[in-house]
Amino acid sequence: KTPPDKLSMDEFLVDALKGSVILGEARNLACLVKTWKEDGLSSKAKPQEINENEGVLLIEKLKAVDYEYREDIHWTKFQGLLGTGSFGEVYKMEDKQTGFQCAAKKMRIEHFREEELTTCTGMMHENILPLYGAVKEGLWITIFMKLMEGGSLGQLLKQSGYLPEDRALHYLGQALKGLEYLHTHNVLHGDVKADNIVLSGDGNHAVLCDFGHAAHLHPDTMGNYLMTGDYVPGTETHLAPEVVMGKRCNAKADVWSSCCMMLHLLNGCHPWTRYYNYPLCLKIAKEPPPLREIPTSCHPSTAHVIKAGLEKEPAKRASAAELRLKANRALKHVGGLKSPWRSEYREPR
Ligand SMILES: CN1C=C[C@@](O)(C#Cc2ccnc(-n3nc(C(N)=O)c4cc(F)ccc43)c2)C1=O
Repeated sequence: KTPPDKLSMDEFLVDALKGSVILGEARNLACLVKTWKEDGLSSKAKPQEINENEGVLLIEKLKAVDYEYREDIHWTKFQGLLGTGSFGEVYKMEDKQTGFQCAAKKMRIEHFREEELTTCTGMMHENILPLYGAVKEGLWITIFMKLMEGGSLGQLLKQSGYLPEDRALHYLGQALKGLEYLHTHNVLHGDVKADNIVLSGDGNHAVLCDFGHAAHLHPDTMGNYLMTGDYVPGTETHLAPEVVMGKRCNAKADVWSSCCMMLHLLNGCHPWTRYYNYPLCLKIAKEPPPLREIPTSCHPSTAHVIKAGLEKEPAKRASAAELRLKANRALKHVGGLKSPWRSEYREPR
């Protein structure tokens, strides 16, 4: 055990945090989560850790009591799932002391990737889901986040069949704003899709969520990231060609996925699936981009957005910032956001 005077500040903080739940800052949480994977692997050996409770809460409305924050004692889940994220279930929860309600994603420690938290701690943007904290209780990790009453875009799509062009462009533009922010901070989201966009109560404000596939991009290697090690690929129909070919990839992989999501919003079905059977990886690598899936009814500017985001060559593909400008221009060309957010069901195309 390193003597305290030899620890770095972060290691010192983690040493102090172990075994407690405190109200703290994003960087405290980022340090602590790095120890959870090791605990997950080794805790089978140490039964006393089975009931250990530690973590960092980032807002005052979530109140630890005597350095503990335990399910059913200090907070409680509402019945029924809000949704399922990568390797976890998402519930509405309530703090028993303050009555504050938010969303909570609960998962086994074996499925926890530290990047889910290290990539979103400290992220503050109107199109990124705010993180409220995370605690470990035995072999379970619970991540707290802002509750979005409008549910997910994936759920809206299931209820609507497919979305009108103006609404699809509106959500694509907001997702691209969130991606632009993440990419500026050298973070790859890794699983951009309708299920990972959640909506405000009026359906007009969309935020990106689920950092379970996220990765830190290292600017020195031109931000190119090798999807290896514990990387878990995102949704197959939305994977970029460079990802399915196991090449080094960068933020442009999220841009490709955002346009696969756009096709899903406009058609009501995932790209590739109407023309090919699984596994799709070989088709995504070999075939031209799925531009034939752009509805013929779309405005030329909308088709231009999707073409710019579905360039197979990452270097030729538009960046999130460039594509956002194109999406906003296309939204103007189709007359702006006019369609209501919930409307009669449209049979998928
Ligand atoms: C900041 N942060 C922390 C954890 C995180 O990686 C996640 C997630 C995730 C995954 C899938 N689904 C939802 N999800 N969240 C809500 C909500 N907040 O209200 C929600 C509501 C639904 F109706 C369906 C799924 C939902 C949230 C992340 O991004």
